[in-house]
Amino acid sequence: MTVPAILALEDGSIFRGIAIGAEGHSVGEVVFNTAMTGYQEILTDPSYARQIVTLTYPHIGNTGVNSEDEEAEQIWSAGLVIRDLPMLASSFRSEQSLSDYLKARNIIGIADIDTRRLTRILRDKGAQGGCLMAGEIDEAKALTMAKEFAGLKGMDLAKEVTTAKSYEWREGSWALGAGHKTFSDAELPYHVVAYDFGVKRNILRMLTDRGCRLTVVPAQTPAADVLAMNPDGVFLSNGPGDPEPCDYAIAAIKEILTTGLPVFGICLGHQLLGLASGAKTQKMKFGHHGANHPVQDLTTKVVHITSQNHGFAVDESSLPDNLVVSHKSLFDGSLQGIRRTDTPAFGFQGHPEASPGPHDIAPLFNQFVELIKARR
Ligand SMILES: NC(=O)CC[C@H](N)C(=O)O
Repeated sequence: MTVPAILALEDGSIFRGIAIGAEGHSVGEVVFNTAMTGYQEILTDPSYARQIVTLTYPHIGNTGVNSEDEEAEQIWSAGLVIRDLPMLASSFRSEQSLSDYLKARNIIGIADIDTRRLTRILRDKGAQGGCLMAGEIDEAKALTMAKEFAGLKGMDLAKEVTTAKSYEWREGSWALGAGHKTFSDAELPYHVVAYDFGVKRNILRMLTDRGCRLTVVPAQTPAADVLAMNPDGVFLSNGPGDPEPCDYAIAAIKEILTTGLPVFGICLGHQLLGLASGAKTQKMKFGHHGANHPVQDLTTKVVHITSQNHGFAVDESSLPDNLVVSHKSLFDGSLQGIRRTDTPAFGFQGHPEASPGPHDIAPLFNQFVELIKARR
């Protein structure tokens, strides 16, 4: 028996399909992601908090889900929109079907809608407020809720998704069939404090693989507490929402930058580094969400295939003299990387941990470690 579901948009559109997850309703900003797979990483990426994600690739769920690919402890995305859920999930790593996974975690999903039409709306009109409803349907109510969604501009979500308490992280990447490797402190020469604004686990693993002993701290940790830990470097994580209202983080980063400690920011962390350096950020029309975005390193001219997930960006015209552009998107020329000229700090807008290239842009993590070594 199929359960009905709808997606209502603030522009008045209604898409009718079937429920593939929980029943109820959910409101958020509707965005499209063009990745062919990686749906489990997308769903659990805290940067997708308050966002309903539609995947443009038509068959989603083919490989089921497993306990190794979670980027966080829970699903943060506000819902999933797909064209077609295959009847069979098949992979040697599959532990559960996508549909059972969504139901078990009380996340609403919809399938059997025209995701091409939806994507054209999002591309032409920009990301839309939306409401997913499954089970008992009230279209008028769904439309009202979609229209009433305030939008992500001005919304500080980092403090909502961050860890409540600091913790230590020693887990590296996984080796096929061997699980994740746990390192001993003796194997990890550099102490890095990682600000958790909504951090993805694979970022922590890739830093650990490169010799970083991590202390992950809550988003609102003051700079003084971080500096008291005497770290060799500070990492600023990705995260959801608008970077601009995160004034506590901007103030802390500003203070940390004055010490000359190596600082590396990814996505929201990159945007916060920009703000702390005096640049401005802006909301994009529909953002970048996908796994095949070409980004050029302006120094080497090398083009990297990158994973992207952002709806805000650092405004290039606002960069102060001590901040230079290091990377640019070859899709739309937008700013993708910044580097401070007066202190060892840099940021990258894409997601080097998401491995679409698959390892194209991973050397950014090495670059951070090189800065740590140089300072020592
Ligand atoms: N992945 C991220 O860190 C996203 C950053 C920010 N929330 C944006 O949408 O631009």
